[in-house]
Amino acid sequence: MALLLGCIADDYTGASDLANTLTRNGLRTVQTIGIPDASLPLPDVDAVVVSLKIRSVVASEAIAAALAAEAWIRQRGARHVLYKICSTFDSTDAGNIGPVTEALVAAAGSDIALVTPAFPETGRTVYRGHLFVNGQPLDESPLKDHPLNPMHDADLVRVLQRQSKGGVGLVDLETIADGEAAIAARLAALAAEGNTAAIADAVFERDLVLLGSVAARFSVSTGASGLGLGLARALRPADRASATADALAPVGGYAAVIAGSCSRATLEQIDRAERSMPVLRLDPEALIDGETEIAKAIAFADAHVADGPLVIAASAPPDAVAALQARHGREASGHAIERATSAIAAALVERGVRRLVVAGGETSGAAVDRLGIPAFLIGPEIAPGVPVLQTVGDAHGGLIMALKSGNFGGKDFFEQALAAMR
Ligand SMILES: Nc1ncnc2c1ncn2[C@@H]1O[C@H](COP(=O)(O)OP(=O)(O)OP(=O)(O)O)[C@@H](O)[C@H]1O
Ligand SMILES: O=C(O)[C@@H](O)C(=O)CO
Repeated sequence: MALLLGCIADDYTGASDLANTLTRNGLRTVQTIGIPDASLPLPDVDAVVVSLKIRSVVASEAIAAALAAEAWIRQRGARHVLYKICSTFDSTDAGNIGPVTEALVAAAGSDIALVTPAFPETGRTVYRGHLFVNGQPLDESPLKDHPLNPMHDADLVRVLQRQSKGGVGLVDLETIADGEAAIAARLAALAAEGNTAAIADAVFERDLVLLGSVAARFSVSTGASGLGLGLARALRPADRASATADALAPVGGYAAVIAGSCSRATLEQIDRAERSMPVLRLDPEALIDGETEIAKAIAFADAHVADGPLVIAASAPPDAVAALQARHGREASGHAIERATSAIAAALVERGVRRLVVAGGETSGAAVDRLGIPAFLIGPEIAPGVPVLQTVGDAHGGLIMALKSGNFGGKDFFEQALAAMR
């Protein structure tokens, strides 16, 4: 069957967040890691989320990967492609939200894309083009200290303009309140003025429902799960007003959490987990230096994993992250730690871990690649934006995983996730 919606996600946790939203809003969805091999047995679905790892790579590489995914998706009949970005607009002046959006718009022969990272369920709202995270302007929120993409400007029209060749306009909340025809007219006017993107305000779910209906008439849009909700409502078959994810077959085995996110939410979750399970806090400097710290993590797992879930974390607070980056460079330290956390994830699976939570987008991407997982089925939601996942076609006999975006989940997220993963 032709796809009703094709999505390209700029990281793997964001992809599972979107796949969760699409599933809960009536589209049967599968998450693939990259463009799937033709031999991979995928279920019959309405939507595919192709997960890429292009949030923090050079723009030309991100564009090439996104265009390849777009071509694959269009061959499967999808008339609309959603480029899934982070609800906190993680990017730099070099990209990649602007360059990828413009490349997708051009590839589709379209003229403009509606862009909104709003996701009210997780506290992300956009008003007058300014992004608020749990009520705080983006540049005053914990995202100002993000290890890879520190966000210092809440005005998304300005942020996206710095990354774009064409103009960037605004569809404001008043226009959205006037309904679909007003939104469509505003987009047409912005396109006629030479804009290639339009940031759309959205504060409530109803705004995203209207935006989704209008966006679905175009070939490409860019946004977070909130826009996914709007598109799913617009595109789902009439008899599927709501849907719940399928229950996933239990896998048993040991359980563990690997954390590489340094977000405030993840740091609080690690603190909280200390009350109920063994937690190893790795020494980031030693992780960069070599194998000894990885061996320490594996010895820790050997000592505890048979007794119940455990947590292994590289995560550190902003001052410690800044100090490490000053010594080793931002990208070099991030990548070295991702290599280490993914090696630890692989060692845990070799030791019989079958239920694995990974916290952090880049951290999850590195771990999923290292484990060679080609795709995920979407299970029940653990917390907004985080579903239980079941691997498809991997060499480990099937794993149950959760890929937690750094900022998602309440303080007891790890306990909650492990209870939901059987
Ligand atoms: N102690 C540390 N010092 C410096 N960098 C670290 C440390 N621990 C982890 N990192 C790096 O910080 C980055 C965290 O990014 P990641 O995407 O995993 O988390 P996040 O940004 O909080 O999550 P998301 O992208 O889902 O919002 C990774 O590159 C990770 O390797
Ligand atoms: O949209 C979000 O906030 C998440 O899905 C994500 O992409 C964080 O990496």
